[in-house]
Amino acid sequence: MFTQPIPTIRRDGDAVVILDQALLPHACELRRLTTLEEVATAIHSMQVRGAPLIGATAAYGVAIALATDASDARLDHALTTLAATRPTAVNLHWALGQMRERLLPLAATERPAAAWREAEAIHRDDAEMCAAIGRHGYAILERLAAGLDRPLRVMTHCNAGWLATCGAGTALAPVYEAQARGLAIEVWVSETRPRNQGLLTAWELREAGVPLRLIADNAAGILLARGEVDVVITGADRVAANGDAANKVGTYLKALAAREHGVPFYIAAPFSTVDFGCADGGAIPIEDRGPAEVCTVLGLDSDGAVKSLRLAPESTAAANPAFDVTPARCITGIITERGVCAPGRLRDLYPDAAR
Ligand SMILES: CSC[C@H]1O[C@H](OP(=O)(O)O)[C@H](O)[C@@H]1O
Repeated sequence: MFTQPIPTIRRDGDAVVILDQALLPHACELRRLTTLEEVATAIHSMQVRGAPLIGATAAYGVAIALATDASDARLDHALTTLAATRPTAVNLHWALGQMRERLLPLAATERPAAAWREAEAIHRDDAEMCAAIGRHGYAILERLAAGLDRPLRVMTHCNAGWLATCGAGTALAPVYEAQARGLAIEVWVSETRPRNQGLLTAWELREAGVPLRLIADNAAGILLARGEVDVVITGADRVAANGDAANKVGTYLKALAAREHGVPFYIAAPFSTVDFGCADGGAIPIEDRGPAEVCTVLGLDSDGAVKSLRLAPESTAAANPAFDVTPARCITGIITERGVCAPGRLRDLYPDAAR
């Protein structure tokens, strides 16, 4: 199974060590989180990001909180604090629900050890789901590449690679599987303003030796119109029961252009991203991250120091919805750990799912 070049998160005693993604790709730094508050801040500030990784990190946050006090009140405080960090990625709320279900029935004395076991199980299961998504997604890429005398050209948006998960990633898992199996592939990487998570994807792929070209988000349309894209694959933060999918802002525009030009558009997401409690995309909460991210950009100055630069004057009004919703009609299929289905057929893959 795929091994993360640097663990996105790992337990260290009663703490966790994360890779600080707010500095990547300009600097690669680890952070040791020892308190519930540090974990909550790491999720909210996007030092840790990516729907599945956010879920696993929140689970570890509960374990850290209970290490010193495993009372009902402490458990409730931890769950509430972590749930408030980011609204859109249902993985966060799913993981906290798993922790609540597992820990509430236990005596306080049993909770600390059980919390670490459950968080580690969520971590391990995510890595296995990523690997399965890679295998199922690879079958699609292999079919699309059949007969080509050139590399298959994949477009993706934001970062849904190993950095966003506990394993190989979701949207990029099929890409890594293709590379491992010798299928010629190249990736259009959309920069993904305003936080530019596409730079994380470019960093991942370059480190892995996968050919890529970084593009401005707005260049996706002409590439699709010119027939320079064979398939679009993105991750998701929440997939509603009818197959509508919330993902990083800008995904919807790519799906519209892909549909217009007959290019298949896939969402890759594990069960922890599916929310049968949401009937459709209209019920998915969309995070608003405030104007600062739109008006600034992180980069390196002439001395190679990581700096935040102001793009727009301080007084500039800005809107910053962090996600958008792609309607099921624009989605060719959803690649899950249980297989690939049409957007409205998720129940076929998860007949046993309660929520
Ligand atoms: C593996 S899906 C990751 C998903 O989460 C990202 O959001 P963020 O970077 O704000 O945490 C993005 O929507 C990705 O598609």
